[in-house]
Amino acid sequence: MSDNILEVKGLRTYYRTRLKENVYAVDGVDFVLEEGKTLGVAGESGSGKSTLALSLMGFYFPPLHYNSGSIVVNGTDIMKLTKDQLRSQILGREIAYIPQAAMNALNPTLKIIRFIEDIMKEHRPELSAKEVWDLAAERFETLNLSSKVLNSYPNELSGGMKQRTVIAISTILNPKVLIADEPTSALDVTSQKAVIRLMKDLLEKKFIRSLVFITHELPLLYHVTDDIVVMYAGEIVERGTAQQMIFDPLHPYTKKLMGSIIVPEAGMKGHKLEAIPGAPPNLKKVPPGCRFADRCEYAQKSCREGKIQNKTLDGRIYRCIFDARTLREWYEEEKRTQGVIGR
Ligand SMILES: Nc1ncnc2c1ncn2[C@@H]1O[C@H](COP(=O)(O)OP(=O)(O)OP(=O)(O)O)[C@@H](O)[C@H]1O
Repeated sequence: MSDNILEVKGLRTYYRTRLKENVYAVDGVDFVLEEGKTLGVAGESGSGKSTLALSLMGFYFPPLHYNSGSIVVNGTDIMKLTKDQLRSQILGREIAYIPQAAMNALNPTLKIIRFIEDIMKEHRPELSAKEVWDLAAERFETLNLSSKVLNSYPNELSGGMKQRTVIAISTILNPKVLIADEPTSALDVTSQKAVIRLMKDLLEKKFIRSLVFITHELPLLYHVTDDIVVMYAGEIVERGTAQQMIFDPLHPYTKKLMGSIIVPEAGMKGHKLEAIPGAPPNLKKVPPGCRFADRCEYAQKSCREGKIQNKTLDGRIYRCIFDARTLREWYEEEKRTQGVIGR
């Protein structure tokens, strides 16, 4: 078996609207995640990040549908499993998912321990109530979350504590991969740091082996992930190491995304802050060629023709007709002519 814990090839999934139109929110996505690695997924709102997460978990319930491609989790092609097999063998055990705003979805009438009891009832029915409590208490203490939290109701916890609790609950079965969708959004900076620390602890203590961290704030990923993919209009437009993507983006969209951050991270103050003008294309009917062309200041006629192939350079991949040298020259020129804020 390879060291790849997650292999995604040619994945295409879509929403079927009430008007019987298809919205291709994930449109031909390929990537691999090696055991022990962390992957960031960045992109503006609507680029398909959450749909990718749902698709990876095999959550195909209308209006979301699978079209084509493969998702191999630790050697198992999940598209070949029945829903029951997926639930008993893969979800929670091999791959766990924390959806956006998960902390607000906790049933307020149940104590935290009850959520863990429910998971254990399904996956480790042999454990007694006391054993479940001991296991949960030990896990919470190891992760610097007091075991007192187990006896609390969700609404008794602060936002940050609630989010860390959700993460601890979701990883109680030691899944190989954790997919976290915007786990730090809507939190203050201190709570964001605590959530990131928790995810690092989970990795260091090997409670999880790999992490997929989804966010619209690309720079946040620098502190958390080894690699980053940037999504735009359902496609991955660039993939590289966090260092490459943040400090030397090649695709004009990645470059713009870096410039559109709201809160500059330490060490990234040199970036000009601006929203990306324009809007992504309608995913019901995408234009031919580069999907970013209408918003790209470097776009030429040939960008709007045919399928744009990926280019590779130093282990990174980017989907643009221009070569890296040309792109870097343009960016240098732009920096010279416009100057930067924050220096
Ligand atoms: N239930 C749905 N029915 C139809 N289209 C949908 C549905 N949910 C999402 N979409 C569309 O799918 C595309 C991708 O949305 P998705 O939520 O995956 O993006 P995202 O990058 O995760 O954005 P956000 O960060 O805002 O969640 C968007 O065009 C969105 O409008």
